[in-house]
Amino acid sequence: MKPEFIPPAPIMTDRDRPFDGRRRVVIDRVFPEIDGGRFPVKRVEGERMMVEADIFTDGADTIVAELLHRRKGEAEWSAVPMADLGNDRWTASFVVGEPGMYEYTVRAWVDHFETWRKGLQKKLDAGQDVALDLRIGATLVELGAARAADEDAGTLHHYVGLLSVGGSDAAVEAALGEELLAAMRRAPEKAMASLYEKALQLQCDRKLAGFSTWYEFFPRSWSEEPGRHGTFRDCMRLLPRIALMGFDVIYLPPIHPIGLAKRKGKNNALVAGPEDPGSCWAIGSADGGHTSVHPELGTMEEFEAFVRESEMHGISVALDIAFQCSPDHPWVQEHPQWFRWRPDGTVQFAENPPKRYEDILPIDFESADWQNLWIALRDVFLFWIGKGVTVFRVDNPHTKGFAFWEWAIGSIREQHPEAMFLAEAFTRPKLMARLAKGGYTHSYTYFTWRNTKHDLQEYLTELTQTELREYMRPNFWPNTPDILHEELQGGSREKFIIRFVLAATLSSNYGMYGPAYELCENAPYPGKEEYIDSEKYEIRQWDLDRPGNIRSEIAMVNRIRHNNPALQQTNDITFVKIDVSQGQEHDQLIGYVKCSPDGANIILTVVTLDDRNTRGGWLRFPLEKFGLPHTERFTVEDLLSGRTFEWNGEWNYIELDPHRMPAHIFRVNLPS
Ligand SMILES: O=P(O)(O)O[C@H]1O[C@H](CO)[C@@H](O[C@H]2O[C@H](CO)[C@@H](O)[C@H](O)[C@H]2O)[C@H](O)[C@H]1O
Repeated sequence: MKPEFIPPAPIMTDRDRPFDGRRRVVIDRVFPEIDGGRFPVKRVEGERMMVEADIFTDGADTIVAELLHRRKGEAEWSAVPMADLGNDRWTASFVVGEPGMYEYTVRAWVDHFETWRKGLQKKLDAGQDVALDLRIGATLVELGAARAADEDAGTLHHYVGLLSVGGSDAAVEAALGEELLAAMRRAPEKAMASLYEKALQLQCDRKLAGFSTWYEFFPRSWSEEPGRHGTFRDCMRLLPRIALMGFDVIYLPPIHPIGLAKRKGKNNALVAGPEDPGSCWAIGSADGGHTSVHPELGTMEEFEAFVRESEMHGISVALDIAFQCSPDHPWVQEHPQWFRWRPDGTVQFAENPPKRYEDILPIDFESADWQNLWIALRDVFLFWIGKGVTVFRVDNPHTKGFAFWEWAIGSIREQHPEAMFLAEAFTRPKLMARLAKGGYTHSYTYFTWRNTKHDLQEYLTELTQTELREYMRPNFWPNTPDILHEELQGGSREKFIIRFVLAATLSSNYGMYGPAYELCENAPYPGKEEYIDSEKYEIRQWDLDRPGNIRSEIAMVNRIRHNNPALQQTNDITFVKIDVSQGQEHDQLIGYVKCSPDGANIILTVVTLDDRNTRGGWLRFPLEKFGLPHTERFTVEDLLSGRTFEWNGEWNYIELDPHRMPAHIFRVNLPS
């Protein structure tokens, strides 16, 4: 079988039907629609999908519009009546079902009966003669009877008789009665309905895609005997601890055999010592490639047992899939055509400029054998899905073909709509966006580098208030094994809590490189944004109970996230005004309100960006957002300290001492 890349085609549209000039309704500016319908919007199961469109016709005829939706592949549409918002803008919504692909579009038509009925009422109000109008109405009802089901057909024929008589009071009463209207609505005249010119697509992901809490660690470091390589069995003992802290995804860096050729040593040294385990991203050795496990971690059966044990703790295991090869990878011998050979018989090592990955060979996505290559790569995911893994973090996807990802993710999700893919693409915005459009469930972001109040507000506004919100799900990470941001280099415990609280409350999906973050590891490799003595190149021993750890703070905030639906979504966020004094914006205190979709849960988070000094300011709570007067009295309960405050009107004083707790997470109790 060869992969054939067929871009998704519109299925049922006015473009595909013979032109009929009697279809008079115009359907325009349907929202959401990504790139003219080329890419799907994303929602999670159980989420409400709102759709809007401009819908109008010439003249003043009455229009009926409906939103159509169905699971991809189904023959029948479900229809939801659309409501007129005014100014010819219409809306409707539906709740998305199980994970998979869906389609939606809009249909609308002129309702001649309702147009006639309204006209009749107006003429009666103006005292005009309506005898002829009633006979016209009889004709419309007769047409309705021909369309109607048996039971309604009888009723409608009865009305035809009443209306045909002309201008009696009984005929007028019958014409305007609810029974006739209801029966006519059950027999709509859709023959000349306009269909929006495209069937748009919706990718529905499992609930975990909307709200998830990730913990990354290197299995190599978890043996109980110093110096011995950690195994999957060793890692089992971490599970209760990680679950208790409130994480539901464990992300493991690559678990495959590690090459010997060009193996890296401690601190990214180009030559490894005899005991150095090498970078786990240097995939492949005589022990196998992307579908094998590194023998020092254990057997495949032990890995599967680890996945099962994790599930028992409510945790999904995410695997790192990095499409690159150590020179020792079996594919280098078996499929040399998948690599770009230079005249001297070598392959240029991989790079993500300015980073150099001297121990790996990139795969050539322009290989003449690209179809077999695509299948082999796609099958790596399918292999691990067969082992119980459905969540993947994909390494540097922006250095592989976009068409490949769209095809591979689409093809995997056809069989496994529960599969999730996190794009590790710290790259240019348009490339990140394109990966998300192509099916990636989650995207790493620039959060790590957004540190000031202004930058955070601007970035969140871009992610949540532009079209990006429709297809790109941010996943916020304050650190990764590759990134110890300069804010955290030598950073205080308070600073670590600040960045963590921001990640966990700004985004419903967040993660951390766990052991290093819990322990506030802050020592960089000199002159780099990297950790010194990184686990990427060596086995570490972690004492997770070390004084100064922030485990209890992490557990508390995760518990708050778990108990408050407002924090389980990202896009409904409103930044609040905080002033030092009247009219002077505070640059160290940042605050934002989030609401649950049903509006019942309101969370106001306030974080100080100053990890040293106590900061106070006047916060304006946006009561108008909730339809309340600016003088309203209400209470806020700080879920971190347990204290409740009475607030009197929209402006209230707040103060944060970072040494006690650099944040408030208030549950806001407004009068109903
Ligand atoms: O390029 P990124 O900064 O996005 O980092 C990701 O990909 C890197 C290449 O896979 C990976 O780098 C690590 O593995 C390399 C291959 O073994 C090695 O040469 C690098 O020194 C090492 O940092 C990085 O960890 C990953 O997150």
